[in-house]
Amino acid sequence: MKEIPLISIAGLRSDDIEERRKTAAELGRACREVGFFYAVDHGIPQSVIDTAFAESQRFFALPVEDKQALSIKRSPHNRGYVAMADEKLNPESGADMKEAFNLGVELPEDHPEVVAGKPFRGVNFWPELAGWRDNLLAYFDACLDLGRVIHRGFSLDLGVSEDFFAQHLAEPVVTMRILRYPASAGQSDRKDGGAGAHTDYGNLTLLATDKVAGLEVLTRQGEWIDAPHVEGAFVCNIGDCLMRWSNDTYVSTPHRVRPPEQERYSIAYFLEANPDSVVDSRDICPDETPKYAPVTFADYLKSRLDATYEHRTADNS
Ligand SMILES: O=C(O)CCC(=O)C(=O)O
Ligand SMILES: [Fe+2]
Repeated sequence: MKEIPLISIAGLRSDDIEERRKTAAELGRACREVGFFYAVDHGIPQSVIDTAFAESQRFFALPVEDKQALSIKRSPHNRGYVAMADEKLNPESGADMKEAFNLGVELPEDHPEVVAGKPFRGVNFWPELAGWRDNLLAYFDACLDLGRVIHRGFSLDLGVSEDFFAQHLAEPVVTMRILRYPASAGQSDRKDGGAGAHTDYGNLTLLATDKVAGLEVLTRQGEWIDAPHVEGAFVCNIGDCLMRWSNDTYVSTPHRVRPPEQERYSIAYFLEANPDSVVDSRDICPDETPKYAPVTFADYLKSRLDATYEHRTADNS
């Protein structure tokens, strides 16, 4: 398989187990052979997606001081605004020419886990834009449902009980990022100038793109190919956590974003796992020698984020 396959997700919502198995097998093949697939017939109304993009534009158009007031540097929980060039998805490469805003699961300030300072259980930061929070949360919730459905497909394909991941996604860590890449107008020749080549950290990424090209995916044959915008589809890929959990049955795939010709917006939804879930490949592949030590999801994610952001380890004041 050299291209990114298009998979109709509707089969996973069918009452007919054979339909679900058929779709699961398509997903499994994509996750083994490419690590990426386009999800169509996903059930999320286009209006919810369009509204999220419109709200994203509204946010990034704010004065930089307003965005910096919500800086991720003020959040121990990976929420808030990441300014232009403040992130290196590939630490060996230069800074990413993009800005981002991260949201997680919405919890009240007095939630016991927030009060206790549990990792990744913080509050979200919200800009003062009327309607913004509700519109973003509508998109967030729709993606959570879709991500859980796709995990049922992974379970069927991997030969564990169909609800294996349900327990691990009951109170998951989620990172949803709205992203903006400025137009490069041919000024940068770095092929990974928008986002350095990387694999994603979690289980599953659902990416919505606008029509501007930029995303590239490294095939197993070592060739960078375009992952163009497909109308009505999410670009999906599996992350390193699912690779580890499945003892490398599924393989995460490097990807990067080249500096776009025109300003480009995308929304990445990283569905991860409950912070306390133990990622242990023996639960999925009991007959194989584990390639990785079991780890809680929170410890695993912390180690990955510390390597990405200087502010997390340099000075926590
Ligand atoms: O914006 C994109 O197209 C991809 C972003 C991405 O790969 C990421 O944020 O992990
Ligand atoms: Fe990514």
